[in-house]
Amino acid sequence: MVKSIRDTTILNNGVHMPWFGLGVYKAKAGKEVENAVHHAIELGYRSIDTAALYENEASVGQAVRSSGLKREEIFLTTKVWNTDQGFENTLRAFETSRKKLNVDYVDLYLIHWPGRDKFKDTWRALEKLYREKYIRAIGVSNFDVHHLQTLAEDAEFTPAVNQVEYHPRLTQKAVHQYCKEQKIQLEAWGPLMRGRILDHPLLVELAAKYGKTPAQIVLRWDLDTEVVTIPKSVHRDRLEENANVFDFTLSQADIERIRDLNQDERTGFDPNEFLF
Ligand SMILES: NC(=O)C1=CN([C@@H]2O[C@H](COP(=O)(O)OP(=O)(O)OC[C@H]3O[C@@H](n4cnc5c(N)ncnc54)[C@H](OP(=O)(O)O)[C@@H]3O)[C@@H](O)[C@H]2O)C=CC1
Ligand SMILES: O=C(O)C(=O)[C@@H](O)[C@H](O)C(=O)CO
Repeated sequence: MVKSIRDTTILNNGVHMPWFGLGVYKAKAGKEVENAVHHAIELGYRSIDTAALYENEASVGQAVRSSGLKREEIFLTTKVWNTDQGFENTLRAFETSRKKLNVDYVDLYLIHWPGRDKFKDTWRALEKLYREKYIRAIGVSNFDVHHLQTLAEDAEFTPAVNQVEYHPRLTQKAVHQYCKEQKIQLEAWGPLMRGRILDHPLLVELAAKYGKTPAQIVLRWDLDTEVVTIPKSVHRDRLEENANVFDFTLSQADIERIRDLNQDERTGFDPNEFLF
């Protein structure tokens, strides 16, 4: 059982990654994201998920530096965006992200989307940066089983993490199973289904049963199914609510009831259709 906000999963290269963190997609650069990161750190969060796409890396870096935490006390993830895929482009994109974050190294660097045919070259760039110790762990995002299999054909390192859309309406059975077998840590994006599932009667029922909120039930379900979770909020009360999931656990029967809500329903792109 994951017992504390500081608990970590040990990735396939031995790096510790917090089970719980803050996502900052759509958190505006400047005060909005800086305040969210400050509140989160005060509340005990130790992992932040950003991306070049989100255009807030500089503010995230600034907020972490001014929080007073030592660099090694925070786990920073960022991602290479689709238009920067390819070997040389990725090396350049990483350097841009690293400078914006104003850090010597990034904890986790992900290929944001697989796309059509550049992800192998992109992966070679991540492997180089990993070997050179600019990145502590390298991974992917939105990869289906077939993408992972194709990547494995000539990769030196197995991805440490696959970050995919994951919530009760999209339980990713095949990807989850494959990642378990390959020791790839699954990470949930959109864990709250971007707010669209919190009034579901089952979640409301379970919230009453456990004395929690529907958001807390869903986030606990992530942890109880061994999936790293990074809910986004820019509001202190919600940041606190979302993090308050370490004093209970769901029964196996309730875990299965939530899993049964699956309808393979996405809020974002289908990686097999989002081609570039
Ligand atoms: N790799 C990828 O392709 C993707 C990665 N991500 C990452 O995953 C993170 C999380 O996913 P995201 O898409 O943001 O969606 P989430 O499922 O985390 O939902 C975020 C939305 O829910 C609201 N919210 C947060 N907490 C609560 C609460 N307790 N009660 C009610 N509403 C709440 C937020 O609003 P408010 O801020 O106003 O509180 C926001 O509108 C992203 O921020 C990003 O870091 C996301 C999408 C794709
Ligand atoms: O937030 C991200 O990291 C994304 O890649 C997505 O939000 C994606 O671009 C999308 O779903 C846009 O609607």
